[in-house]
Amino acid sequence: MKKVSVIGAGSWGTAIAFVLAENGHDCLLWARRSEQSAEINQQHSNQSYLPNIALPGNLNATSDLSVAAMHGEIVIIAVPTKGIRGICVDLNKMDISKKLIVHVSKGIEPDSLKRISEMIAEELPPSKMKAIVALSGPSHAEEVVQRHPTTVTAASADIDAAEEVQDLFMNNYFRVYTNDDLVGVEIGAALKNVIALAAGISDGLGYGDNAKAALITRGLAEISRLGVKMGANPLTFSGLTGLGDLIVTCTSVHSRNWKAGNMLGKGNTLEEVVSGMGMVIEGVRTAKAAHQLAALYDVSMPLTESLYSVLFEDVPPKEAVDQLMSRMKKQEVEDLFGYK
Ligand SMILES: NC(=O)C1=CN([C@@H]2O[C@H](COP(=O)(O)OP(=O)(O)OC[C@H]3O[C@@H](n4cnc5c(N)ncnc54)[C@H](OP(=O)(O)O)[C@@H]3O)[C@@H](O)[C@H]2O)C=CC1
Ligand SMILES: O=C(CO)COP(=O)(O)O
Repeated sequence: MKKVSVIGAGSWGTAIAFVLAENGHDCLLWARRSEQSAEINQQHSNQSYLPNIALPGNLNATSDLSVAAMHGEIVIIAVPTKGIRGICVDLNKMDISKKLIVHVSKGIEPDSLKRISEMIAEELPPSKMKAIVALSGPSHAEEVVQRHPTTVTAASADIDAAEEVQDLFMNNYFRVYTNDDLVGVEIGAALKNVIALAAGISDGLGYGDNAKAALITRGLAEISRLGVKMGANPLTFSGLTGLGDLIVTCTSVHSRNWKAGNMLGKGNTLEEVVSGMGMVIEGVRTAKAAHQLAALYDVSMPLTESLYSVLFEDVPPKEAVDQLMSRMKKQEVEDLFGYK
């Protein structure tokens, strides 16, 4: 039994804490609103994020970040990408040392173009943390709390730390693999959200399975193209955190990024979509970062660029699709492995 803190009581933080508590760990969940921590402690529920789900009786919550930070030998950060730095700045003010930091977020910071683990490493000195692990893969909170079989990957440059996280979570419905390719895992996780927005738009426009399959496969091609230039292992992109997460997020009724894209495809404005969702749509902010990364690394990312033009340059979705389909002809398979 380990002492674990989960920072962030949205859909995913709560689902992660659910698994840990069911595994018998002493898990403390931090919610930034005290009424939410009270609901978790007294009613064993989190109706705003996971309605009608009974949380384990041994799962406790607090709205005091310092109490949460001190509690766990392992601290899991589960807030949207835009909240990562703020949480780390606050954690750094606390009297903690050598915690194993795990993050479960999926995004890239615009302008700085930092991955999540890079942001954490910039804000938390080595005295406060012993290693960083990213836990990622095709995993909707709504299915995890129904104990539906789910597979994810614990990624870290420190493979012992990744294995510690693997052991923490493994049970008969939550299976964890390890990978030492932190760059590939974090890039796949972040950029699948951009493609999910495009998949939602495609469905919203009334296009079918052919278009969806094209978005997933050509999306994977451009994510891999960028990731490899950034130093990732190309094989990571055919794994759970690449292809696996693309499939789940582009096809699931639970996907927030897909839902947001679907509303855009049906004619809603970005403002309407963002204000109506009530949960984070990571792909919108990451689309900006991906657009900047494509320029920085001089990588062709036509789907990402097309989505960017719809989100931020007022290009109508139908026109963006027409532009994509009429690009110059090209060969399908690329040499990412150095074969030729
Ligand atoms: N939902 C899922 O199935 C999965 C999500 N993820 C990733 O996990 C991360 C979190 O997503 P998810 O839980 O779904 O998001 P939600 O929108 O469901 O919840 C976000 C949580 O973070 C809190 N929060 C929001 N902004 C900040 C901030 N600036 N500082 C501190 N806390 C903040 C919210 O508090 P409040 O309620 O007070 O607003 C809420 O508790 C995302 O990166 C997402 O991509 C990964 C895998 C699966
Ligand atoms: O990353 C996720 C599932 O793996 C959750 O994001 P979406 O809700 O956009 O699919």
